Amino acid sequence: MTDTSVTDTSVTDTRVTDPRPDTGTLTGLLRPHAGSFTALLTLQVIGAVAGLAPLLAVAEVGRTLLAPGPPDHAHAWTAVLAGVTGLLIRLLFTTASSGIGHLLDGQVQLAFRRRLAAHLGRVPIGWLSQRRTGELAKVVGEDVSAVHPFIAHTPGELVSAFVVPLASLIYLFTIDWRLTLITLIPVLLAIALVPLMMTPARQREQRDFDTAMGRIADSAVEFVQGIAVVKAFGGADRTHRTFLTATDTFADTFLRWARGLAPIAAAMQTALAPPFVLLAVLTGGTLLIADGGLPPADLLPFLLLGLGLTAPVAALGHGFDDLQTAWRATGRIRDVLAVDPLPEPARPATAQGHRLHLRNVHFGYDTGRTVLRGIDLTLEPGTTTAIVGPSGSGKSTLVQLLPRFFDPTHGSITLGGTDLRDLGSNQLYRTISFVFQDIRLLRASVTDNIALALPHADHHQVTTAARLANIHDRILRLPRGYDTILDEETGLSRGETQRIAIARALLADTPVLVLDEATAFADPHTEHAVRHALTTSRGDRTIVVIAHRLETITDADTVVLLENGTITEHGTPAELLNQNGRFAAFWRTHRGDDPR
Ligand SMILES: Nc1ncnc2c1ncn2[C@@H]1O[C@H](COP(=O)(O)OP(=O)(O)OP(=O)(O)O)[C@@H](O)[C@H]1O
Repeated sequence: MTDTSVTDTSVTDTRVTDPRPDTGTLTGLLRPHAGSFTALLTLQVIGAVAGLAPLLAVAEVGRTLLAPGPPDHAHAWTAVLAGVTGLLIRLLFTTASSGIGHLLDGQVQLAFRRRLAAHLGRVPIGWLSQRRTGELAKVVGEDVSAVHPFIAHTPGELVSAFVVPLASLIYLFTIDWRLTLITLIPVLLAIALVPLMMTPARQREQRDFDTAMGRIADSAVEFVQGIAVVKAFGGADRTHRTFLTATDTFADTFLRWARGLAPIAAAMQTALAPPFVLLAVLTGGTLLIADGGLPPADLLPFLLLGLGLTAPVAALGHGFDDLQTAWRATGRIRDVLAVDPLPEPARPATAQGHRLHLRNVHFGYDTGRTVLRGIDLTLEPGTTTAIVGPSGSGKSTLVQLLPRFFDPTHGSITLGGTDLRDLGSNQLYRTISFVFQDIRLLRASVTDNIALALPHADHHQVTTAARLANIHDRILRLPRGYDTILDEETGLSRGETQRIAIARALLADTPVLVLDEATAFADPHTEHAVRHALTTSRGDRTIVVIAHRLETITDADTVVLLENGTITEHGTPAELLNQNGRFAAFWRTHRGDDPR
C-alpha cells in the first residue's frame, strides 16, 4: 500500500487523524443496528419453527385417527387449531422479518456507502488517481449490494436450518427414539461425505479449476482489448492460440475436477434425495412395526418430518456461498476504508502569501523505495519554474506533492509559510490548480466542467477561459454548445479534453498553477494560446511546469534539473547553460531532437 505516513516531527498535533471506528467490518457496521438485527433473527426463527406446526398437526391428526380404539376428536381438533395458528404465525412473522430485513439492509447499505463516500473524500487524491474508476464503482456499488443476502436472508436461513430440524428431532424423539436415529441416517451420511470434498487433492483441483477459468477470462480480455493492435500487427493467430490453449487446459482441468468431485456429490445427493430418506424410514419403520415395538400410525410423523430434515443441509450450502460472497465483498470494502486518509487540520491555518517552499522533502510510494530525496526548493510568486529531467527521475511525483496528492514521507512543504498539512483543503485548492496527465471530466455540462472551481462564474468568464484554452470554437460545434453534457458519446479527442481542463485551470485563476507540459500543451496552437494566457494574466502567479519543450525552458525564470529523485542543478536557464554541466548536456540532446 502507498506509504503516506507523516514522519516529520515538526508537524503540529492539531491535525485530525482518522479515529477509524470499527466500521470497516460487517459486524462493526451492523453494531448500531443490533436491535433490529436481533428482532429480525428472532422473527425468522419463530416463523420457521411455527412453519413446522402444520406438519406436526397433520402427523398428530393422522396418529389420533389411525390409533386403535375410538378417535380422540378433541385432540385432533386441538392439533388442527395448532396447525392453523402455526401457519398464521409463520405468515405473520416471516412477512414482518422480511420487511425488517429489507429495511435494515437498506439502512446498512446506506451506512456503508455514506462511510465509503466520506472516506473517499479524505483519502489522498494520488491514491484515487491510481485507481480505475470501475474498480471503486464496483466497491461502492456491487460489493455493497453483495451484503444484501447476508442481512436480509442468510442469517435467518442458517439459524432456521439448525433450529427447524432440532425441533423436529425433539418431537420425533418423543415418539420413538430408534426410528428417529434411523431417520437421521441419510443426513449423517451426507455430513460424513463433506470432509471428502475438502481433501488436499480436491482443494488443489478446485484451485486449478479457478486458475484455468481465470486464464480463459484473461486471454479473452487480452484479445478483445488489444484487438486493434493485434489486427494491425498481425498477431491474431498467436492470440487465438493463447485462447485455444487456455480452453484446452480448462477442459483437462475441468475433467479432473469433475472426476474427483462427481462421485462424492452424487453420493451426497443420493443420500439426501427423498426416495432414499423414505426408503430408510420405511425400512426401519416396517422392521419396528413388524417387531411390534411401533404403532403403525406413528410412522406418519417420520415420513412427513424426515423429508424436512435433509432440506436444511442443502440450504446450508447456498447460505455459505452467499456468506462467502458477502465476506469477500466486505473485504474489498474494508481495504478501501483502511486507506490512510490525508490528515485534515482541526483548526486550519491561513497562508500568508503564496510562496511555496519545499524543505528536505523525501517521498516514496512504497516503503523501502524512495522516489524523492532531500528536495530543497523555493517557488517565488510571479516566477515560472521548469522541472526537467530524464524519464522516471520523479518530476510528476514532485509536482503532485504540491496539491497534496500525497504528503511527503519526510520534510515539509509550506505555502505562504504554512505547512500544507495545516491548511484546510478548501484554501489549498483555492490557491493551487493543476493540469496533470490523468484528466477527468465530469458527466455534466461543458460550462459546469469549466466552472468547477468557480461555480458562480458567468457565461462570459467561462467563454473567456475557453477561448484562452483554444477550445471555444470546438465547444460551439457540440450539439448543445456549452450546455452539452460531456460523456463518452460527446466524442471529444484527448487533446480537446485537455484543453477543457486547461480552461478550468485558467478560470480557477489560482495564484499557483502546476502543469505537466506534455499533457497541457496538446498542440502548437494551444501551447501558444496557453502560454499567452499565462503570461498576460496575473503577474504574481507562481507557475511550475514539467517542461519538455526548449521554448518553455528558455522562458522559465528557474530551471530545476531532477535526476534520480534529487535536484542536481538549479538556476536560470542562462546560468545552467554557462555551467556547461548536466543541464547543458541535456539541453544539447534535446535541441538535436527538437524539430523547431
Ligand atoms: N503511483 C506510483 N506507484 C509506485 N511507483 C510510482 C508511481 N508513480 C511513479 N512511480 C515511480 O516513481 C518514479 C518516478 O516517477 P515519476 O512519474 O515521478 O517520474 P517522471 O520523471 O515524471 O517520469 P516521466 O518523465 O517518464 O513521466 C518512477 O520510478 C516510477 O516508477
